[in-house]
Amino acid sequence: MTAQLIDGTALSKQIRAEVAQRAAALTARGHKPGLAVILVGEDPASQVYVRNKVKACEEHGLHSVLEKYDATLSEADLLARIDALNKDASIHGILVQMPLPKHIDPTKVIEAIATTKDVDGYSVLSAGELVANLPGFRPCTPYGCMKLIESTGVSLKGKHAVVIGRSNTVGKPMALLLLQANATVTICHSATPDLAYHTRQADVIVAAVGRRDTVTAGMVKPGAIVIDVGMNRNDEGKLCGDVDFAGVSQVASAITPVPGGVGPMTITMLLVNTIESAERVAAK
Ligand SMILES: Nc1nc(=O)c2c([nH]1)NC[C@@H]1CN(c3ccc(C(=O)N[C@@H](CCC(=O)O)C(=O)O)cc3)C=[N+]21
Repeated sequence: MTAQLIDGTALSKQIRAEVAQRAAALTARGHKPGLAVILVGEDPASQVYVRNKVKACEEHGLHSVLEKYDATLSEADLLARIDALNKDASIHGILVQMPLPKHIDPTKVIEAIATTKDVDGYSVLSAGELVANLPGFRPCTPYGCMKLIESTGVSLKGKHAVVIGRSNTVGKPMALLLLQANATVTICHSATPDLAYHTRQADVIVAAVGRRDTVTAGMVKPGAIVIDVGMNRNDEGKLCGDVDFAGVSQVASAITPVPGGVGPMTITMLLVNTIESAERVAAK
């Protein structure tokens, strides 16, 4: 391995120490930051993620509420719970874990969350704020990816960034954040005929596809920075990203691992957004 490892766990630790300080300062002023996490159904992966989110709150001085509901919960009942949390002054952030059961419309649910508490940054208004360069909550995964890139000390100004994937939660907001940082941005996706043609020109690659070995060594320009958002299982059932880590780390200058890269940063930026939300309330 020749590439520098971009350690998301270590960077998370640094940022979370600042989060804890800001949480303590808010609490001393009578504004203890609070996050509500709602989980509907028994998806095992979702159970792990929400538990990690609640644990991260507890460890850093944030108040957290975990509400778990049976998969049969009606859409109307979920919307009523969100309405109550919107009015609850002890709650500064509301996260409804995705995916939701089929009978619940995720758009309706996301749009029911007060914009001031949309710490996932998933709402149409938050997306618009990002497009318009207005202050607002940035989606946690791309926001975390930006922090990981920043941690390398390399400026994005004038660099060519290639984002693979165009989801509303990762690919699209990622491209906008890179653009805001003055990169030249290309978005590739499932209908891109020659992915390697694009990635070979990239100074920065962000892979957010959900398919392992999407990015291999021959697709990477020597010295590129590679950020791996993928969460897949290999043949041995082990967690792996979208990037062939062993191969690409021989070519790249810096690379994030899976696990221990983007994942921990997603949770860290959720804490940051929740603190930010509480600070806005405290400043009123
Ligand atoms: N409303 C909503 N907001 C989300 O932010 C959201 C969501 N729904 N649904 C699912 C995805 C996925 N997600 C992850 C967060 C942390 C890790 C994470 O910490 N991963 C660890 C490994 C964990 C493990 O071992 O399984 C790591 O990469 O090191 C992974 C995935 C948030 N999501």
